Amino acid sequence: MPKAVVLGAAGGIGQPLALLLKTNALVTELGLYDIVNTPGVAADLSHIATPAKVEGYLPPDDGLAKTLKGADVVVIPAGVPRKPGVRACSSCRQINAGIVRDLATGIAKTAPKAFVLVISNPVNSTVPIVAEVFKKHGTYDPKRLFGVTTLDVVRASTFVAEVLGDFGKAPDVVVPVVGGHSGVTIVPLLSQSSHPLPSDYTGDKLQALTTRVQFGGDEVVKAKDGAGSATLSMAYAGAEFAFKVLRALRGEKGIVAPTYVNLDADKSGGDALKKEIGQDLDYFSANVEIGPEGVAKIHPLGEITEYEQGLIKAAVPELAKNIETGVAFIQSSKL
Ligand SMILES: NC(=O)c1ccc[n+]([C@@H]2O[C@H](COP(=O)([O-])OP(=O)(O)OC[C@H]3O[C@@H](n4cnc5c(N)ncnc54)[C@H](O)[C@@H]3O)[C@@H](O)[C@H]2O)c1
Ligand SMILES: O=C(O)C[C@H](O)C(=O)O
Repeated sequence: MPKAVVLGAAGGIGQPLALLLKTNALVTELGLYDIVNTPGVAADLSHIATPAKVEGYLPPDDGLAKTLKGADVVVIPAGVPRKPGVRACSSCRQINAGIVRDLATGIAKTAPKAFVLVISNPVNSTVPIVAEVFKKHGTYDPKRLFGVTTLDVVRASTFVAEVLGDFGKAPDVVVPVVGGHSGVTIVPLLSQSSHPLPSDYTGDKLQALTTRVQFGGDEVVKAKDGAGSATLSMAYAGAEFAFKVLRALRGEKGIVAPTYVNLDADKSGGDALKKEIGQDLDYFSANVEIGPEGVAKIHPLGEITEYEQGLIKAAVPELAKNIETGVAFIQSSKL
């Protein structure tokens, strides 16, 4: 009987994500929290004839605690999106860091056992932020904390299907995307695509496709022209990942998805991965098997090409910096 919660539920991602969660019969309760509009969003969704009972709260009268009470899965898309022409928005970063820190504090107090799925950017730093808050509250379980990188995976499937000239294949194309969730830290392992690329996809063509996956967010930010970043595709991706987590929670076996996790969540898998990437990073996105207790196994990268090894090499120092930024933010925060 899982209760799912969305924090930031009135936003561009939050609303369609809440809609998709409401349509999933696995969800029996849906809690919605935002600093604006959640009672309206909840009332609207509550008329849909699916099992989930919906409630929406605002900050007054302990709204966050009321929303989180009894939560099994908490998804966090709260925060400020990027504007056009901005690759890494430093003011958004600061604002989002504070928002995520405060929401994580609420989760540590009210739903310390919940699975937490972080969408708020920059994911490479916001996941360590949540972990550090949980550590301060003595509630940290690395197996239960996930950075949502599914949009990169969804984009890779779509773009590969486009290259193959067959959009009908898009739902079946599986491309592992590893590393992190921003620019060069996003590493699509196109050599492992379930549907091989045409043989002329080497050199510039391969590089252009890789760059398109890495900077897919820019296409949307530019097209929206000031109205924000990806929301609908992100809601789809967030729901896809949340549904996998819900299925794992009810005991379904063999649920594997790329997600950004603490490599200590599965010590032996994590250590093997660190050897593959040649660096003692704390967080990395890899194919992860999810079970009823959370992270069950971190899978190795497996066989990758020299080109992909170069991409990993470029991702690692950037990831290390992003992780350090997140950790330092909490170390300098008064909690
Ligand atoms: N992980 C990914 O792949 C991915 C993809 C797209 C966007 N994002 C990120 O998701 C975040 C949200 O994007 P969006 O387009 O939905 O933005 P948005 O501005 O449309 O919505 C954000 C919502 O968060 C709410 N909010 C702000 N402070 C809050 C707080 N303290 N508590 C609860 N809610 C709060 C706002 O009121 C708003 O409703 C951004 O950080 C964006 O960069 C991540
Ligand atoms: O690019 C962004 O700012 C939003 C998001 O991370 C995306 O990948 O679309």
